Amino acid sequence: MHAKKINIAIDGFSSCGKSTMAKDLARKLGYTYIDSGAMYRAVALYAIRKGWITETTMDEEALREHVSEIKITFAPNAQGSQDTYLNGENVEDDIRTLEVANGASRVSTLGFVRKELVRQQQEMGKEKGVVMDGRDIGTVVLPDAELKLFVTAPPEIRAQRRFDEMKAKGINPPAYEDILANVKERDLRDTTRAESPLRKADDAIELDNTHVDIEGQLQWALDMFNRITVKNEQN
Ligand SMILES: Nc1ncnc2c1ncn2[C@@H]1O[C@H](COP(=O)(O)OP(=O)(O)O)[C@@H](O)[C@H]1O
Ligand SMILES: Nc1ccn([C@@H]2O[C@H](COP(=O)(O)OP(=O)(O)O)[C@@H](O)[C@H]2O)c(=O)n1
Repeated sequence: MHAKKINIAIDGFSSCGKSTMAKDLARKLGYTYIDSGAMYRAVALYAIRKGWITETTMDEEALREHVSEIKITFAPNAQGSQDTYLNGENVEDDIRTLEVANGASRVSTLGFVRKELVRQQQEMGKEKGVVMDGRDIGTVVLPDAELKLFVTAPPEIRAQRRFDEMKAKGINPPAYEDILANVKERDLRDTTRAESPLRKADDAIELDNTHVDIEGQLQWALDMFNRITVKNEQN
């Protein structure tokens, strides 16, 4: 086991497999996994429940006034991964709907929401030994992360994976076309927004996992980790 712990940033497009890679890598290395997307989803869920977000409106001022009341935590679950908690309530299932995903994509364009969540994420990364996935981890949240990975695949592949995931969970999935539209809409908003747009960090290593399975992408990530830690130990 490598002595000195590092931080690992994994960014990428919606539903490309970055959380799966991050969770598997964290488990293999004995690192802490942080799902930054779940934090934006939890903020969106809070706002939706308050009626501050509807299909067409978003009450930014109400959200700005109350964002500091939103406490997001993670805790291990019986499946060996972790659940997301919003002010102490387990909201892991509630935050995985398309409505919340859309809400997250909208609230994530607000500077004051990003500022608050990035502050919490940076706090979580301070002690190192973290694998964090999202959109701006390698560029904004953990710019000094020793290892930065960037995962991508065509939107059709990613939508199919999300569709299959919902079916496997026993959730009656939305139509594939609706998931594809949601993926494309969020990718467009994520890459064109003014605040911390989704982009590959200059020092990130990219993987197109269209034809790489879950085991193969974990092996790739471990190879990248071993390469960087051997190099660091030689310095
Ligand atoms: N390399 C892969 N090949 C095929 N399916 C994958 C791969 N990585 C993840 N998946 C599956 O795709 C779905 C979305 O993965 P997830 O890790 O949640 O993506 P993201 O975190 O990027 O939104 C999950 O059902 C997951 O099991
Ligand atoms: N670090 C992050 C993570 C997510 N997000 C936003 O939050 C939304 C949900 O993130 P997610 O990672 O849970 O989404 P998926 O990739 O799982 O579909 C994304 O569509 C982004 O708009 C962000 O802006 N910054």
